[in-house]
Amino acid sequence: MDKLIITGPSKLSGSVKIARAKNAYLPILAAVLLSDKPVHLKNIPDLQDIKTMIKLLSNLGVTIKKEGNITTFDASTLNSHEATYEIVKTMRASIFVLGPLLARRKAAKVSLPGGCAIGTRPIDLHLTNLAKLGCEIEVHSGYVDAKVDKMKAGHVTLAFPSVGATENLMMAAVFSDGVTTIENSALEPEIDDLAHFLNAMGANVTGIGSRTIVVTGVKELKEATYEAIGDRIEAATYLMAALATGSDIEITGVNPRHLDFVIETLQGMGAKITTGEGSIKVFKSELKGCLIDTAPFPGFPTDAQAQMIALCTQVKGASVITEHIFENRFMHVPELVRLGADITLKGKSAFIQGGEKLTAAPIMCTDLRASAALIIAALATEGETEIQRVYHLDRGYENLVAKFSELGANIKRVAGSAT
Ligand SMILES: CC(=O)N[C@H]1[C@@H](OP(=O)(O)OP(=O)(O)OC[C@H]2O[C@@H](n3ccc(=O)[nH]c3=O)[C@H](O)[C@@H]2O)O[C@H](CO)[C@@H](O)[C@@H]1O
Ligand SMILES: C=C(OP(=O)(O)O)C(=O)O
Repeated sequence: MDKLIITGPSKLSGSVKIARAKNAYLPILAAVLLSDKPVHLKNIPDLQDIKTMIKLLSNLGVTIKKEGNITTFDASTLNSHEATYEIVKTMRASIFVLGPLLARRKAAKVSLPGGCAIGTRPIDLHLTNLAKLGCEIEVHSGYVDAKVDKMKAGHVTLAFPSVGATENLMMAAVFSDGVTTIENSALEPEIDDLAHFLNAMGANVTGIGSRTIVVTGVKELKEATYEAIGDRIEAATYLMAALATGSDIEITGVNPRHLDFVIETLQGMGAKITTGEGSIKVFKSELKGCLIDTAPFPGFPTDAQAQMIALCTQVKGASVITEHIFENRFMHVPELVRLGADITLKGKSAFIQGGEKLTAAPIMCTDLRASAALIIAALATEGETEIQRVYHLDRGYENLVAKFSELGANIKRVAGSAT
């Protein structure tokens, strides 16, 4: 398995261009299944999760062609409604195909995604609410086996604003026989992006950006071209890396409005940050500790919590970060402690006493954002830090080594042993 070797402390400078968002393109790729007309998607990021979703689409019969930065999907050749365990086990987002397959083929058999390193992650909200739209759903032998005669328009209220459930329901309702309202829907920018994409394909989604999404059923879709939003979590990662290393950098290719709460939180800690249209500039700053609670959008994103803890190890004083979304999302903490960070975990909270010098040591990635946190800490640490199991990073960070190298970090990826 490959490892990263980072020799710090690093000083970053220059500009980094953010990729299109993984969490926007994953549901958009699933939504391609809805249409029998070609869909052209621009600048799909080169990430493992995206490759997995494309493989899943291909297994379902979708014809895929790439020319330059445009990938064309033709789901008129769709010939299956089964997402097997072999694929789903490698990526939870495979569950996004459930809604579109039911809408298009009236049947779907999708392996249960199961839990993952960060939590149990049930899909009850997807299933109970699809049932309210008329789907008959059985769960057996590790599969969700679902069918529907006619997708009924209806009124559903999510008990929690789940991102994935909102997306699955929006896609499921595209051809329903009337007006479907999804109350307490999630507000994440990736939800808006999916809605805009569905509308570009000829669907009728309104209430975009509100807690009540309304999908009015349409008879058919049309050819569409679309490019997803920039990856706000990748941007947040570079923002925190710059602050942790006392660097000045510019981040482009992202809408700063999607990071309002993160930027305001960092500014509250003393960070000097300015925003332009599609860009963020961050400058070397003297920071103080913070009190953060992760929350659904527009709150502080759970996907940036690990990176924030890494930053807080570099900030003089105490910080408390509480994780409310996933029950097991602190696996980066023991690894940061191996570098000498002073962090205590109590229940859902991490208590960080920052400002102590970290010392290089071998450490291990456990999940995607935990990996990003370890990189931030290693960049700020004097000496050579070896980070193992970096394959987690390939799920969500395009060209990470090249991007940090261009910013001036001493970082390299080396082939490791098979363990
Ligand atoms: C591919 C993608 O976009 N992934 C993002 C998506 O994941 P995902 O869509 O899985 O996240 P959800 O918003 O659904 O999950 C939030 C919480 O609700 C719970 N829950 C969810 C569904 C359900 O049926 N029952 C239930 O109990 C989850 O276990 C979790 O505790 O949003 C998360 C929260 O912003 C992000 O961390 C992930 O990066
Ligand atoms: C948790 C994440 O992704 P997923 O929902 O695909 O596991 C993430 O992007 O941080």
